[in-house]
Amino acid sequence: MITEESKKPILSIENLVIKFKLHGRILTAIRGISLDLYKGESLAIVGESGSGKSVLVKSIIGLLDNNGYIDKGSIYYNDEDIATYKIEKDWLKIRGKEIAMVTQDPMTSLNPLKPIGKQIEEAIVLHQELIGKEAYEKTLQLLKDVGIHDVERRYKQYPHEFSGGMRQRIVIAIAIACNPKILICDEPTTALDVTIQAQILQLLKNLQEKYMLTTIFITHDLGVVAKVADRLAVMYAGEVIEFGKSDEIFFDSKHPYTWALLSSLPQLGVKGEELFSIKGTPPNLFKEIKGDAFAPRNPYALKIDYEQNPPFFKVSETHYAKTWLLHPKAPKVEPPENLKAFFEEGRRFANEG
Ligand SMILES: Nc1ncnc2c1ncn2[C@@H]1O[C@H](COP(=O)(O)OP(=O)(O)OP(=O)(O)O)[C@@H](O)[C@H]1O
Repeated sequence: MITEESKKPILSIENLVIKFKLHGRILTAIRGISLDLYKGESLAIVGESGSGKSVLVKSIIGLLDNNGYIDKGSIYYNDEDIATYKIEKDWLKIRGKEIAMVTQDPMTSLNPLKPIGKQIEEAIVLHQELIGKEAYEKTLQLLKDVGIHDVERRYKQYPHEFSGGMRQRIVIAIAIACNPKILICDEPTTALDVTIQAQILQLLKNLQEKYMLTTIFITHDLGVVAKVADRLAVMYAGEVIEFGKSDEIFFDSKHPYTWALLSSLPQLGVKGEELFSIKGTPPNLFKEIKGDAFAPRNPYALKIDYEQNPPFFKVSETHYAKTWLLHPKAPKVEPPENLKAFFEEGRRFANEG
């Protein structure tokens, strides 16, 4: 939840450019992103596969692959530019302690040979300076907080004795045990079935309030974040192309790429009506991109889209979109019909609520 006193960004990304060296060639994965994260908020970063979501969040905790590097820009955390960190020792001040990450595959973060209680307790001993009975009690409390019952028995069990959803809860408990300020959730529910997904999202929302966490969700599925995110940033080909409060993106988005993403939501799959689908493929990030990267796939592309990358245009104090369609001289364009109905219904619901 964003409160008045939390208007100052806790994390500020400025003009970030991230590149990878691959077989003697350079791939630009992040192409000049600026993004603020506010204390206590839940920000979702959405975009299709390859848009750069994972690379962006990995750069925040110093987990870029070895062939990747920050070419330009800054990442301010506590008034320090962490993008300048070069050695692992620097990142260890931040990773886990200040900024923790939960990934989609809990098995990779859990030790299969150790009881789960011990794994959580180790994180507590390391980060909260508790020992013995206190650390044990705190572990049991955390297990309860993440919705695990019969905690004394569960403490002694191994990861394979838990279901996928329960393992994800354990991974979340380990992340919280370090008392982080920011929790990054990288597709935390993708591997789970729909009911369990909803439960994990609800759990993350509850924990966010209880532990006063600031959260970043990354996902390719807009439907997943609808209920948990205060704000949304939409990524395409290494750029953020639209951001705003959840309602602004869901019911008043301006970028044709956001329209396309929304149109793929099952709620919009009106029978007999063809969905507004995104034809074509994303651009080759090894090559320099001229103009708006989405232009070749954009049914509303203007001539200028092929020549100049658009700036952000302001829609409201909190909502910005990077599309020439918002230029005062651009022709007026309406969202696809099925979306228009969805937008109207959403706004009516918001007004009534
Ligand atoms: N180690 C690497 N070497 C070369 N290219 C990389 C490397 N890691 C990522 N990339 C490239 O960077 C781009 C962004 O990848 P990223 O994994 O951030 O996308 P994503 O939006 O998170 O996708 P997904 O939803 O599939 O995880 C892609 O083109 C990807 O191929």
